Amino acid sequence: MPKLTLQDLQRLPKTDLHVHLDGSLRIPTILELAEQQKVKLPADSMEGLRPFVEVGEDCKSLVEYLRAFDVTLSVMQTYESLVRTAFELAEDAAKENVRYMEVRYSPILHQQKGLTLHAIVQAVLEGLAQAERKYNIKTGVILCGMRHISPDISLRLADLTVAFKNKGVVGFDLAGAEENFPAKRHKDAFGRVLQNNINCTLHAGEAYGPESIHQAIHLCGAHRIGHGVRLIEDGDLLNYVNDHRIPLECCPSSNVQTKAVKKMADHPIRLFYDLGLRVTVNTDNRMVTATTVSHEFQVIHEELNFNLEEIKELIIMGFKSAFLPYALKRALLAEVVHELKAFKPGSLESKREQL
Ligand SMILES: O=c1[nH]cnc2c1ncn2[C@@H]1O[C@H](CO)[C@@H](O)[C@H]1O
Ligand SMILES: [Zn+2]
Repeated sequence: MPKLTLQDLQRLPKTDLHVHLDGSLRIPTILELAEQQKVKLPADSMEGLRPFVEVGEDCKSLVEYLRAFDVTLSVMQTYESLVRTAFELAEDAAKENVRYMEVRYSPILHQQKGLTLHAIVQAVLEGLAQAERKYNIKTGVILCGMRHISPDISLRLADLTVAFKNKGVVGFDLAGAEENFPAKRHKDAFGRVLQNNINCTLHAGEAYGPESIHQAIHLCGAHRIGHGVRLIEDGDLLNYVNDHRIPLECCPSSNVQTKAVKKMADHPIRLFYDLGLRVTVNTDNRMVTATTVSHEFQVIHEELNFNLEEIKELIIMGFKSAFLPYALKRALLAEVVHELKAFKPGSLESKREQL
C-alpha cells in the first residue's frame, strides 16, 4: 500500500464533527488570556503548562482526562476570550483543510464571571463567523448538557439550543464523566430538543458499556453517537446502529488516552468500517489530545491499515453525517466528491518538479 504523508492528508478536504472548544485552544493563547485576565494558572510557560493541558498516553481514565478542562475553562469566562478561542479553533482547522466543523461546548461552564447563556453562545458564533469570512470553512455549534450536572440545567441548555436553532446552533449533546451518570436522567432535555426537530448526539460507550449507547439511542433519540467504541461488546445493538446508519463519531487518539481502548491496534474503528457502519474520524480535543484531523487519519492509516480509497470513504461519511440541512449537505458533498476524485497523493513540491 503506498504510504500517505501527513501533507497528503492535510490536503484532503475533511470534516470534524466532534471537537470540544474548551479542549482545543492554543497553549500560547491560554497564557496570554491568563495574563490579561489576571487568572492564576498551574504554570506560566509553554513547557510548564503543557502537562496540565495535554494528557499524553499515560492518562489512565476519562475522569483523569477531563481534569485538563479546569485549566482551560479558567480563562474562558469572558466574551472576548470565547470569540478568540472559537476563531482560532476554526482557523487551525481551516489550515488543515477542514471544510466543515461542528464545535461543541457547554455554556453552563462559562458563567463563572456572570456572562449570560445567550452571550456565551453569541460570542462563539461571532468567533466562528469571523473565521468563515476569512477561510474556506463552514461551521456549526453543538451545545452540551453535562452528565454530572443536574437534569434541570440540561433542560435549560436544551431551551438555549432551541432559541439558537437556525442561528448557528445545529445540535445538542451530552458530555462529561459517563460512569455513574446515566443519560436517562437527561431524557427530558433530549425530548425538548427532538420535539423541536433538532439533531442530537450523545457521548456514549466511551467510559461505560453498550447499555450507555442503548440509552442514548432508545431513551434520548441520538442521531449520532460520540465515540461508541464499546458497541463492539453488543452485536445486536451494533447491527441496529448499522441498519439505521447511525454515525459513530470516532476519535481514535482520544480513545487511547481515556483508555476506552488499551492501544491503537485494538481500536474497533477498523472492524466497524469493515462491517459497513457509518464511521467518521474526529479530533475530540485538538489541544488536550495534541492532535489534528490529518493526524488522526495518519494514525489509522499507519496503525489500522486504512488505505487512500478507504480514507476517502471515511471523509465522505463525515460529510454525510453532518448536521446540515439536506440541500446544503448535498451541495457540499458534490464539491468534495469532485475534489476527492481528482486527488493524487504526493507533495505539492514533487508535483511542481514533475511539471
Ligand atoms: O471525550 C470526552 N468525553 C466526555 N466528555 C468530554 C470529552 N472531552 C471533553 N469533554 C467534556 O465536555 C465539556 C464540554 O466541552 C468539557 O468541559 C469536558 O468536560
Ligand atoms: Zn468528546
